[in-house]
Amino acid sequence: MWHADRTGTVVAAALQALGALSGIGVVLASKLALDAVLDAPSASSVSGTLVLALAVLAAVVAISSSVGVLQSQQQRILGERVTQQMWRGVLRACAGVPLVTWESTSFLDRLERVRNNALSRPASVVSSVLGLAGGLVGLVGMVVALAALDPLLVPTLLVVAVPVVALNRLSSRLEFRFAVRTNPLQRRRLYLKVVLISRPNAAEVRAFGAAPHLLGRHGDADADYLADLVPHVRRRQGLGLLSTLVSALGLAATLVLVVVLVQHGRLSLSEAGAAAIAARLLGGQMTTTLTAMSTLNEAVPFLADLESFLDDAVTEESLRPGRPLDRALTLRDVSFAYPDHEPAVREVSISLPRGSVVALVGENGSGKTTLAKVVAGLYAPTSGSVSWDDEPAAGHDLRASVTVLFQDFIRYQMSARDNIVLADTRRPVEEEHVRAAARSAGIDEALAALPSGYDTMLGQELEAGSDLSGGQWQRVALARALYRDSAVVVLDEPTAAMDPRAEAALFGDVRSMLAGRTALLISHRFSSVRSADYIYVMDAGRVAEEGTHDELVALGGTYAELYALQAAAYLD
Ligand SMILES: Nc1ncnc2c1ncn2[C@@H]1O[C@H](COP(=O)(O)OP(=O)(O)OP(=O)(O)O)[C@@H](O)[C@H]1O
Repeated sequence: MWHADRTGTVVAAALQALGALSGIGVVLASKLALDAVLDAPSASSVSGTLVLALAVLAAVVAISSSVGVLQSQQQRILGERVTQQMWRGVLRACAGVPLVTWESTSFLDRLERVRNNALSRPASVVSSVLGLAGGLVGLVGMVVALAALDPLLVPTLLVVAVPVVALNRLSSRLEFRFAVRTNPLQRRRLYLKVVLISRPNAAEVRAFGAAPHLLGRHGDADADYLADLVPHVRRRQGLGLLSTLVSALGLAATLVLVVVLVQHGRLSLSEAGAAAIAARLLGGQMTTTLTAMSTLNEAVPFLADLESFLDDAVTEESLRPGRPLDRALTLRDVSFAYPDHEPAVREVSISLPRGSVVALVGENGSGKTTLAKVVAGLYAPTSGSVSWDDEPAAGHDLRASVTVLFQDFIRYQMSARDNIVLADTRRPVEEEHVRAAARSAGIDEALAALPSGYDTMLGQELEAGSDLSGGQWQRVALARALYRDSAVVVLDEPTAAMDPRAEAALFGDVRSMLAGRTALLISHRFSSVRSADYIYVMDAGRVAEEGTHDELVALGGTYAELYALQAAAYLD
């Protein structure tokens, strides 16, 4: 809170203290007014003291009410600043964690918990911290005022506070356990919501008429959640009622004590009146303090969760400059396993000599994309080594020097230019570089012809922009990959969405498109693959065959079989 907004914190704290102190003012002014009434010689006479006491009373009540109004708005700004700061931390952590962390369900569970709970807490924590500070000031002031009237009045109220605090703590712990327990269910509900409300899914959901089934599953998840929520809420309601009952008993006991003290002549009538008002106000301060404490108690495990999430999400150092490749990028006996899974890549050795186009083929699930992510430094091998010009290459070096075009690339809802330059935001944007990349990817003319040229917003999700076809989006993604001037480029199904003419144009002249870069090409299209300098055939995570197209066809193995199948399909 202090880091997010210092001035705001001071102003909010000052308002809180003012509010609490005005409560004490109310007690003192009430006593003055009662004294003036009780001391008056006759019921009809109005003394100057009474007028003064009433004026002070009106002023402190006015101050206390105005403080409330100012406080709630002030806390909104402070709450927003604190929430923004928390979000910045989470976004940075998410952007910085290694890719493999995203494959772990426990990370996704924690992220969901942080997103759902921890991030909504800071705003309430802000008001609770301030409420607690103000409440404590008021509480101490009120206890002092009561002790001044008669010290016997204090212990009753303080004894009551012990069980009330304990009940609040118990209630808060129940809340954290509930959140941890229902986390997987929350993720399932969110997933189904996203499937049903996101634009890219709208067409397929309609085409299969899947909406009723998906709505049903979402409804089931909702029902499961409610089935857990209702008894949880009942338990918390019970604890809340018990705590209120104990507080009310405390107040009642204090009031009885006031009467007894008056009967024994220890308190005058005006003191008794002031004590009754103080006890009532003290009750209010206790409620404020306890509510603030219970919100804080409730927030503590969530915030600890957030903190450990931020600490554990070791962020990586910023991107380094890429290195040129002089000889080759080589993988030796590389294996990789996703967390809690059998290896997806097993003892693979491949080499990408400088300036070559090397292809990776194989059936679905044979490990091509996983291997490509190892080559790009996105996954660290579980065993084996990756070397760059015969020197061991660390993940961050590979990420700086290898560019990947994924099959499921991102369609950024940004301008056409931003969609391309995002690949390398460190270098100043030069129109010629942008257009050269777009030309190589065969999309320059189409982008230039958009209503505002390269400044045209692509996609329709954020504003009414110009949407592109699947193949055009893929070319924009290819332009992005080419804009980043790295020595090695991995192209994972780069032409999957392109028409035959576009694909032929791209692969007819693939070497001029690559402009000297070394390329690892993943494709199921043998028409594209056959022109590669060298081909690796993967099967169940291993390299099963390797060689040039002609060598592999002559070998008569898996490659020859798959090639013959595809060729036959065209000839039939
Ligand atoms: N995130 C993941 N977590 C666990 N296992 C995964 C994950 N991604 C892929 N796998 C498994 O790893 C294996 C290799 O997958 P990979 O995506 O590398 O195959 P691929 O050859 O690229 O397939 P395709 O041709 O279908 O793109 C598969 O068995 C797959 O089930």
